[in-house]
Amino acid sequence: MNASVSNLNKNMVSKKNIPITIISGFLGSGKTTLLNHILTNQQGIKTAVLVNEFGEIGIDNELIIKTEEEMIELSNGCICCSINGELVEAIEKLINVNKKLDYIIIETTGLADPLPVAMTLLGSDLRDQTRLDSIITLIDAENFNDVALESSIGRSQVIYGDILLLNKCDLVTNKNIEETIDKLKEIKNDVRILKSIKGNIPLNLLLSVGLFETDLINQKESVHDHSHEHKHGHGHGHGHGHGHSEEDNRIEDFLSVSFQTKEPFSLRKFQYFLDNQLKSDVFRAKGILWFSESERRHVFHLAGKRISIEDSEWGEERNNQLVFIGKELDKTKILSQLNACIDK
Ligand SMILES: Nc1nc2c(ncn2[C@@H]2O[C@H](COP(=O)(O)OP(=O)(O)OP(=O)(O)O)[C@@H](O)[C@H]2O)c(=O)[nH]1
Repeated sequence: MNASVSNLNKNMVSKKNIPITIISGFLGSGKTTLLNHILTNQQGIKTAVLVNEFGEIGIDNELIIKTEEEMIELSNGCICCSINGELVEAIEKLINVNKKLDYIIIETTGLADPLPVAMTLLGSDLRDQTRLDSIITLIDAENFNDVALESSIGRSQVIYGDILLLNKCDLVTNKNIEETIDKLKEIKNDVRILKSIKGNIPLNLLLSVGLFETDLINQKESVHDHSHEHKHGHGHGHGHGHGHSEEDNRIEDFLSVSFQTKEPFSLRKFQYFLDNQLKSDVFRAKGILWFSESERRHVFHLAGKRISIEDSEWGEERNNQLVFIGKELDKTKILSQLNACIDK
């Protein structure tokens, strides 16, 4: 980050209340990638990060770059309905313990509606100490299709995003980009859209932009309730239910399946799993992989149809951790197929 951007940010966060940015966006759209971009470039600004994930095991704490910044994982529930109390408590604690805190970033799950998160912040005592700066919604330019659009959460993320970051522009043509922008404008007419590759955007366009308008919240709230009544007719809590069942890790029609083992996989067997057994109904997967043939730690991502495996160094402990998210997943079958990948 250049000096002027850094100064600009510093000046803008010197206001009394600590700014909060909510990073939203559908499964695999690039939220963690953007967060890493921010943490790498946000020099001199003391930032705390809160991360919420869908799935029994949290992979993101393994994927977010290690910095001196405080990172809190909000687990055991969905940030937009069941654990909003935990969110408020965590932020209060952060502010009380760290008097020098400049900025707070919340990364929601890909299946969270950002509005109830905003409402939670504004409806609590945090109102006096914090300021909701903006909701940034990542859009996956390659995978912004019917799956995201059919889900009311995907639409809410677009509607309530103060900035839409059209990400993964390297994977599509200019024509595709224009088509996606048209679709987004159909959902939200006067929207601010930025294009990016790997979330790489100057930070002064994203942070301390003061785009969230608290005065509009009542208006937004009534629009939101209205749409939910029509789609589900079953709001809960603040009236923001989204078909969520924690017992079986299901949100709307999406189910998550988590797997972990302290034994290494056979590379050949895992390759067979990817080529022949992994079903197209898996919309998103991510994990840390350990193969007996390799000394490296492999980070695995599947977003839409695209698979990537990158390698890095192991820390102290080696293991395999994977999360699969999709509609109509056969949990028993996936777990048994993954068990069969273990090198025995
Ligand atoms: N080619 C390309 N890949 C990207 C870009 N942004 C992110 N990715 C890749 O997309 C995959 C998903 O990115 P994440 O940042 O983990 O997405 P996320 O939104 O945090 O995912 P969830 O929290 O699981 O919903 C990873 O393999 C990233 O490296 C981009 O602009 N271009």
